[in-house]
Amino acid sequence: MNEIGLIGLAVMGQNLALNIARKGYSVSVFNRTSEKTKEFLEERVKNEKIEGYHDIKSFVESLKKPRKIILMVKAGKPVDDVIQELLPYLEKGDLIIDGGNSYFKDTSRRIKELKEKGILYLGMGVSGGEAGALHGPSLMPGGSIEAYEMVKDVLLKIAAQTESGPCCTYVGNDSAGHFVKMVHNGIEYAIMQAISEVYDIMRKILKFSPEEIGDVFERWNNGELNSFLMEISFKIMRYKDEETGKHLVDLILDEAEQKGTGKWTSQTALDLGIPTPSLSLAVEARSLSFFKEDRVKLSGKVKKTYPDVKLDKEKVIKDLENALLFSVFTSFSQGLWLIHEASKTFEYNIDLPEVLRIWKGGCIIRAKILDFLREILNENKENVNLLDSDKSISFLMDKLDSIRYVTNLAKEFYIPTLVLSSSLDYFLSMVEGNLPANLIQAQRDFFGAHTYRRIDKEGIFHTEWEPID
Ligand SMILES: NC(=O)C1=CN([C@@H]2O[C@H](COP(=O)(O)OP(=O)(O)OC[C@H]3O[C@@H](n4cnc5c(N)ncnc54)[C@H](OP(=O)(O)O)[C@@H]3O)[C@@H](O)[C@H]2O)C=CC1
Ligand SMILES: O=C(CO)[C@H](O)[C@H](O)COP(=O)(O)O
Repeated sequence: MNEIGLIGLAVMGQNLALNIARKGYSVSVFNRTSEKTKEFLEERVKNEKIEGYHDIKSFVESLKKPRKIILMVKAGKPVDDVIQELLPYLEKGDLIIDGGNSYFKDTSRRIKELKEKGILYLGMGVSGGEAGALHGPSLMPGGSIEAYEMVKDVLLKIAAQTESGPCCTYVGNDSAGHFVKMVHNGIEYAIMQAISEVYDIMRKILKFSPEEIGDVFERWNNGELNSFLMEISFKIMRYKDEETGKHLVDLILDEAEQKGTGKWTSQTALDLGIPTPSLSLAVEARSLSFFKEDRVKLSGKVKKTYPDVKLDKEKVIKDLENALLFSVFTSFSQGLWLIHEASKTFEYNIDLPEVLRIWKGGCIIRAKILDFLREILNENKENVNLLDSDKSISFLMDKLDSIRYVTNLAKEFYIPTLVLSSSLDYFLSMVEGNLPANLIQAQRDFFGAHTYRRIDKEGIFHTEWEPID
């Protein structure tokens, strides 16, 4: 009898199964396409106690009761399909853990449906890609605490380990785990886009080669910007295509794909009324990139006259580093604010500093700055977007001139900077006591009698701006 079951042997499932087995647990695995199970056992399993099964019934029967089954299958309908296949063989008290990038509302529904059948369910965000899954991911489990207790020991052991503890915690009730993973991905999109914008400025304005950009990224990675995304970016810059000998990054088509988590983050932020412009514009940037044919056609129609300026390259690089730090900080600020609001609305009961702690290792958005963000939040847990602190303001004000300069420079060279600019605008909006929303209210009242409030007296007002007859 094996201790853990795992279904779905693609990139994540294979590596997670190996990770679990290497921590001393016996694992049963199953994959819809049997051939993959065979290949996995033959090619990757060495001394680990992993057994493959080719039908669901014998897979379930191979597990100790109460059964603990991790799903690492494609998000969406496949998760429901697998649950339906499992149900005839499960018993009350068994536990299913969905480790995929499931939409949090699907997870809430599944928790409810399975609870009625006596089956426990955890929605667990997993971050770290294939290397993380193998060597220690960041795990974000949510659902009932009773379900978490059943697998807590395993999860704490397989998660990435840092000086602040294992990168796994009980995130909260219901779909809290998948909600936090969704926002993690929203932040991931924003940071990836901000790095790409900085790269664009270096290659198009400073005329740096990928090799030179790699050197700058590596230098940054040794400082405040130290992070997984910075590290992979400098490695990408140096990577040569075996076939052509050219830098591979220059040969990759500039159409960024997306599987949905970033879009869901923005949609949810709009639903909850929390401003996340940098996260949303990162999604927009990916969508814009997809119109390659139109972009190429239109680029031939626009005459671009570039300014004749002599730039101090070292200064520009420093400004770019500051701009990126500014954008990373504000992206986390927006994401945390959204998690806080969701925690209130959906009664998740999420501990934000704990979320920052479990993002410190294993995951795609792990970064040195997380310690600083956690310090700010620990000083005042009500400061959910991190902005209401002298430390934050001084950190951002230090970099304000840089991000202003960089975004202006980019515009002079016709370079879009959706995330960098929106990070700046987010901050400027948040520190502006007098926005032009008064005019919007007046316009709404003018055309739709929507009413407005005044600054000089209490109440709700409507004005007949002009006669309508
Ligand atoms: N790749 C990554 O970096 C990360 C992925 N994730 C998430 O983890 C999950 C697994 O990701 P990944 O390993 O990339 O694999 P994929 O998302 O590509 O999913 C492939 C797996 O899903 C199975 N599958 C697809 N449809 C069905 C179905 N209808 N019934 C049963 N099984 C089905 C496939 O089986 P078959 O072989 O038969 O096709 C295969 O095992 C996803 O939710 C993903 O979003 C999370 C973090 C990082
Ligand atoms: O969850 C992940 C990383 O954290 C997955 O790699 C996910 O697929 C990334 O999202 P997208 O494919 O939309 O870029």
